[in-house]
Amino acid sequence: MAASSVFRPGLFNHKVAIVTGGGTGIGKAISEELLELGCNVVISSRKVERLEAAAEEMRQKIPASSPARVTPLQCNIRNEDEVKDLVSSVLKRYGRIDFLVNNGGGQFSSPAEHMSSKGWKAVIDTNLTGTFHCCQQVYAAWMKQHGGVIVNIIADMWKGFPGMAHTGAARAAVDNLTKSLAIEWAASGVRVNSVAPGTIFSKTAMENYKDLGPSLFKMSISSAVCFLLSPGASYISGDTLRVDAGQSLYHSMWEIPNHSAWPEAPEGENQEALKELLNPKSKL
Ligand SMILES: CCCCC/C=C/C(=O)SCCNC(=O)CCNC(=O)[C@H](O)C(C)(C)COP(=O)(O)OP(=O)(O)OC[C@H]1O[C@@H](n2cnc3c(N)ncnc32)[C@H](O)[C@@H]1OP(=O)(O)O
Ligand SMILES: NC(=O)C1=CN([C@@H]2O[C@H](COP(=O)(O)OP(=O)(O)OC[C@H]3O[C@@H](n4cnc5c(N)ncnc54)[C@H](OP(=O)(O)O)[C@@H]3O)[C@@H](O)[C@H]2O)C=CC1
Repeated sequence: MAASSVFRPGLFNHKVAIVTGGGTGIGKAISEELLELGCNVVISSRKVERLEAAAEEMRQKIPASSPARVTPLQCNIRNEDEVKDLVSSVLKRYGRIDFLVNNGGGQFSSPAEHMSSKGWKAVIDTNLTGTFHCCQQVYAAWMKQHGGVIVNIIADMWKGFPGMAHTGAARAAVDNLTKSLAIEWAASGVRVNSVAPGTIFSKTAMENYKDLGPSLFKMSISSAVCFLLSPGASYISGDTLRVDAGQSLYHSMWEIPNHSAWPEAPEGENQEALKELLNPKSKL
């Protein structure tokens, strides 16, 4: 495995992680970095063939001297029974669950006025309820007695998420869930944090970093996740780390178009002043 992690090799030797959505994109980058650090990783999602192919690709990169193993297990996080089965399979196979990374998720873009109730529910079920199922089952079956670390991947929804209102609402809810669980489960030695990535692909990133662009940004997220899972973050819980190069502070994809749907100004001198401001010629 090419050494790309900034962390000490062997940092997570003999630990066990579940990474939902671990076979593609950001989840795959997280899984690969965990494996590089010696962790046993269970990658899980709905499409089993794609998961198995990803696991095989990851196996090829694990050096023979490493204790790390990767296991693909199918699970739809929207289904509570499937999540229960996933957790019990992991415990049967590895005997422990140190880390849970809730990365599985997704949405479609649509103006809120056109979202069907079914579409809204599909996105809330995936991103909010799915994350809750995984946290709850892992806690009940292992972390309540033995402690552990949970990281939830959310999104840059701090200014709302126009065009994807369902996912904005679900991710904001996970940000809040992170705080509640961090407090409820602190006495069990469980830390819960979130990572909010900015947009991973961008034209500028591609221009600046050529072929490295997308993978570089995925790696920066996986390193942030590994940090939160590590003893270096042992005093951090209930927090959300933005990994977005400041994007959430300055960037907005949406503007409100010019319109005249303002509320009427109250009668009096302010209304006169407003009229003049909007139409300076009116006084002439
Ligand atoms: C602008 C940049 C910011 C980027 C920030 C975030 C980036 C990312 O998250 S990256 C990518 C993550 N991947 C995805 O989001 C793609 C996966 N998306 C999905 O799988 C679906 O959108 C899903 C989350 C709704 C899950 O779908 P599934 O469980 O497979 O359910 P269905 O496909 O049966 O759909 C149920 C229901 O949802 C509505 N719907 C689904 N897709 C669309 C669509 N493209 N447009 C409008 N509505 C959609 C629809 O009502 C579906 O029901 P039916 O009409 O009966 O099919
Ligand atoms: N890329 C970006 O710019 C950003 C991404 N994010 C979030 O980061 C996470 C990873 O995104 P990214 O890697 O880019 O996208 P991907 O589409 O590659 O990853 C989404 C993963 O989630 C899995 N998944 C989706 N629904 C379910 C489900 N019901 N049960 C189990 N697994 C599921 C998918 O696998 P399968 O289809 O096999 O189930 C897939 O592996 C997502 O939550 C995404 O919304 C947030 C902000 C920005």
